[in-house]
Amino acid sequence: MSRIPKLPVAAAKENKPGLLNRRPISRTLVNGLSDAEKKNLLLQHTKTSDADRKHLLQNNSKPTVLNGPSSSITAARLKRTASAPAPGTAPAKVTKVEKKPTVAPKIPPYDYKARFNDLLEKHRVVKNEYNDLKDKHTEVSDDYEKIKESGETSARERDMLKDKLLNTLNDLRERTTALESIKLDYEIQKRENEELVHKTKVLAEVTSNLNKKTSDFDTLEAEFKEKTRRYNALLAESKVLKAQSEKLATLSIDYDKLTVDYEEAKNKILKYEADVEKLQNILAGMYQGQRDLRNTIQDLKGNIRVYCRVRPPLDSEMSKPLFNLNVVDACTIEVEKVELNSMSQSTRKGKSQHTFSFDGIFTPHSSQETVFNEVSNMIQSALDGYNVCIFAYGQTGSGKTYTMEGGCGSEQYGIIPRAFNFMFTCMEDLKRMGWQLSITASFLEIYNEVIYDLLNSCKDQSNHDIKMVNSKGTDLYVSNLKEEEVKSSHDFIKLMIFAQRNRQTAATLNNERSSRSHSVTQIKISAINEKLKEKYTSHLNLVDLAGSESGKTTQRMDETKHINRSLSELSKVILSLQTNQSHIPYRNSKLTHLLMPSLGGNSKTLMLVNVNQFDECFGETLNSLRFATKVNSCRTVKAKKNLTMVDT
Ligand SMILES: Nc1ncnc2c1ncn2[C@@H]1O[C@H](COP(=O)(O)OP(=O)(O)OP(=O)(O)O)[C@@H](O)[C@H]1O
Repeated sequence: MSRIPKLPVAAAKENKPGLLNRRPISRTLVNGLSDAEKKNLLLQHTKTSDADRKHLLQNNSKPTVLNGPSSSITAARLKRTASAPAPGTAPAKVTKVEKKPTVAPKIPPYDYKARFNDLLEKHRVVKNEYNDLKDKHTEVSDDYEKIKESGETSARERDMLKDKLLNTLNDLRERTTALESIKLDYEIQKRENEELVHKTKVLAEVTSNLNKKTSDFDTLEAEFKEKTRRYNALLAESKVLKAQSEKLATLSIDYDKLTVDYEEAKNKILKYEADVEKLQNILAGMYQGQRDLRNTIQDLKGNIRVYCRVRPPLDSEMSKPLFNLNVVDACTIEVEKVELNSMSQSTRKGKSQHTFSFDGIFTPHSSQETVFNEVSNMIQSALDGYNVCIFAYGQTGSGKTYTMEGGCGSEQYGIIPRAFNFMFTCMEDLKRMGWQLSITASFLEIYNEVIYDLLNSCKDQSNHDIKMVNSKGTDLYVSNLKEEEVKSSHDFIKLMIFAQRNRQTAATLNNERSSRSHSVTQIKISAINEKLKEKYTSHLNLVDLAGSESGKTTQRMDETKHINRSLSELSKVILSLQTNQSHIPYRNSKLTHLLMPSLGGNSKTLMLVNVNQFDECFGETLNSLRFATKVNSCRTVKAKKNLTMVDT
């Protein structure tokens, strides 16, 4: 009988891993492994189990006794099974035994010899098989030794691996513990972080609330300050009030007395007011009467009034010889010139003496105020609703412009600016009587029979024509002429200066033009009285005529022609009016046409003839005085007021 190694038992004795000796892998140990490590360990365990199982099968299935050919077949089969390589191990070296099936002839029982031979043969076969098996056993033993050796190596490696695994597991456990600790720390920190975030949010809310409250506090503080200020002010006021109330208490006694006095005074005032109204009505009646009286006197005096004004020599003219001029009385003037012999200047040739009578004489000493006082009745008439024309006539340099416009300073003011001061003063009285007045002014110049608007600085002014306001032809206007409303004397002075400048500019362009043109200041007065239901419009023309002397140069001749023509037409108109002609030639010159409403029957005219006393001007002075006498002799029909009733 061959010795069959019992590997599992030996392995068990040696405490080597095997089927019987295998301990289950520690659950705790496995739990510490990753999934991949667990899978690998299980595979290894399974493989080892399979190898053990085969080993056991190989050892336990081997028959201990072999009987006959069936036993040898079984042994051969076992041998084949044993020699088959275990999965995962190197295949064992297998010796193939070729066996031919033999059919043994049946030996009779009596044939002992044959039977002995057969047994011998069988013995030989078995012996051979035994030898084979013995060889095989040796081989298997060798293999076993080798396998045992490799098993031991494997066991050592496994132990090492086990140790390693244990170490790894320990390490893993430590790391897991550390990880758990880290996780715990992380959780704590996470929780702390969340708390921190929450606290930050809360802090932001608190900060926002704090800001709002700070702002509210600021507002409240400002309000508090303001209220404190007001309180202090009120406190001060209350102190004052307290003092005043104390005074008031004293005063209230006086007040009671005063109330009685007041009632008495009130009754008196009411009485006075009634008296004032009565007086105002009387005054209005008197004003009306005075107005009527004034105009009646003027009518009686005549509606063409002529005054003569003698200009004093200027400082620069003191050396000039003068003719004799005697003011006989307030209305008479006497001019006298001694004619000297041309051969001998010391002998007298003859005497030229002339006496002229006018409505008034203004001597060289008469002031601007004196002149205006005499003229102011005419301005008053214009305010009363009459058409009025005041013109200054005389040779160049005789003082026409000075009389009409005046010089610098209010004392030197001439008729035109004074007329405005006067009108605005009278307007106050008229307002009290219920009259509302509006005044417009325009300034024009007639030069060489062309009309120029002095309120318009434009050079081309050929578009001004004299036109009729209505079909009756009693009222005229100049087309495209600028009219400015005047609300005060100051307004008017500004306008007048503007017009004077425009006239001077034209005069500079055309030498001495101002002396050779007629300057007309047109004033329109519109008045309405709602109480009396009356209204009127009147015109006041203030004219500074061109110098009346004859010209000496060609240009002057041309101008003189126009001037003489217009002045002669003026003279003709006045003469026609004097002789009550049916046709008055107003339209023959721009000047007479323009002055038609002021010269005609329904108007008042005042002429100021200005003269020089210079010897050299004697002839021109005589001409002027003769012309003025002619005008003075005119007696126009009674002037009529332009009064109409207000449409209700
Ligand atoms: N009554 C007067 N008192 C003082 N100075 C006067 C008087 N009249 C005129 N003059 C002065 O005499 C000068 C000539 O007067 P003004 O220019 O008024 O004459 P005019 O007749 O208007 O001349 P022109 O026809 O050239 O306009 C001016 O310097 C003016 O100031």
